[in-house]
Amino acid sequence: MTVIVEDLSVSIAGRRLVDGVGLTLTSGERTALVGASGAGKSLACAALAGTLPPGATATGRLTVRRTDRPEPDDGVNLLDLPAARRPSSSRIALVQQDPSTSLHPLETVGTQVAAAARAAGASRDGARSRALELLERVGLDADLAARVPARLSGGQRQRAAVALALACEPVLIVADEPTTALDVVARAELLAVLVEVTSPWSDSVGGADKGAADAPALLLVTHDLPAAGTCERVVVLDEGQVVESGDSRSVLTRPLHEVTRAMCEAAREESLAGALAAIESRAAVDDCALCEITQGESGRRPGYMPRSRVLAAGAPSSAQGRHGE
Ligand SMILES: Nc1ncnc2c1ncn2[C@@H]1O[C@H](COP(=O)(O)OP(=O)(O)OP(=O)(O)O)[C@@H](O)[C@H]1O
Repeated sequence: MTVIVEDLSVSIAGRRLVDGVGLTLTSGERTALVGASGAGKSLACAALAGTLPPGATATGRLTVRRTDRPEPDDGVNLLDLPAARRPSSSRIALVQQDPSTSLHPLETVGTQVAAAARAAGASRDGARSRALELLERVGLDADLAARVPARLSGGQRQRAAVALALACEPVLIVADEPTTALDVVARAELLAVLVEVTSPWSDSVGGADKGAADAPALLLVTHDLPAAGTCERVVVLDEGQVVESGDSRSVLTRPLHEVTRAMCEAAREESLAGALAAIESRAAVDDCALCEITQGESGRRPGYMPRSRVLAAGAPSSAQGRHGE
């Protein structure tokens, strides 16, 4: 299953803010969309998810192609349809920076995920067990499923938003800066969850009868280059246009375009500044665990590894603790 974006442009008030973007997003593969602030990443995401603001118009083509089990709606240009009118076989789920945009504040997350599973076709009982299965999959047990979002930590809320996205059985998850508001450990946990649920060896993302090929594709929008490194591919956007793309290892280690080079340089400087700050404050810190996102060797599952007693930029100090504790 492949989601194909061709010549995507978004204009507002006569200004072309996304300009001729092309992407090929394949089931079970992850693509990072990076670029400076204002490059057009969020507008591109909103166009893909069918949630553009009033006054914005999108042109180009957004289609789903399945070679194994074609659906009657394959080939329909989804850009012409807002999210609510898109065919159920071609849903694109959006996970945003602020999970409160997708989670209802007064309902338990279990109820909300079950409602999404029900809307995707599950029976009442099936939806309830599907919700628990999905929430467990993102690391939230039955006790947490019975809580309203305000009684979860930021990282747990964001993982609930991922479970909600999965419940609608999407072909593509678009995650727009999902880790920005999280501490370093919650960020690592969320990235590991996103990697797991979009890996081709994921079991039954779309239900017990579906196979590995049905893992959704992931488009991860991020400023965070280590997070981009959890994806197989990186696409760099500048002033609405794709200026560089390729496998993440080569784009991030041998950037060609000046924008990519500047981002890589800034990330290096950030790490250095963080490391220097860490050295200065080390005396005040007795213990701190940091998780490092790792990309698996070919054929191996990517994930995150705990690196105990390491302090780096943004790592929580023992005095602060981490979110949810
Ligand atoms: N509703 C809107 N009305 C007018 N202009 C908009 C609107 N939304 C975004 N823009 C403009 O479109 C351009 C791209 O915005 P967008 O939010 O897509 O950037 P971005 O790459 O996601 O930035 P950031 O990383 O800061 O979120 C910016 O110049 C922004 O000011």
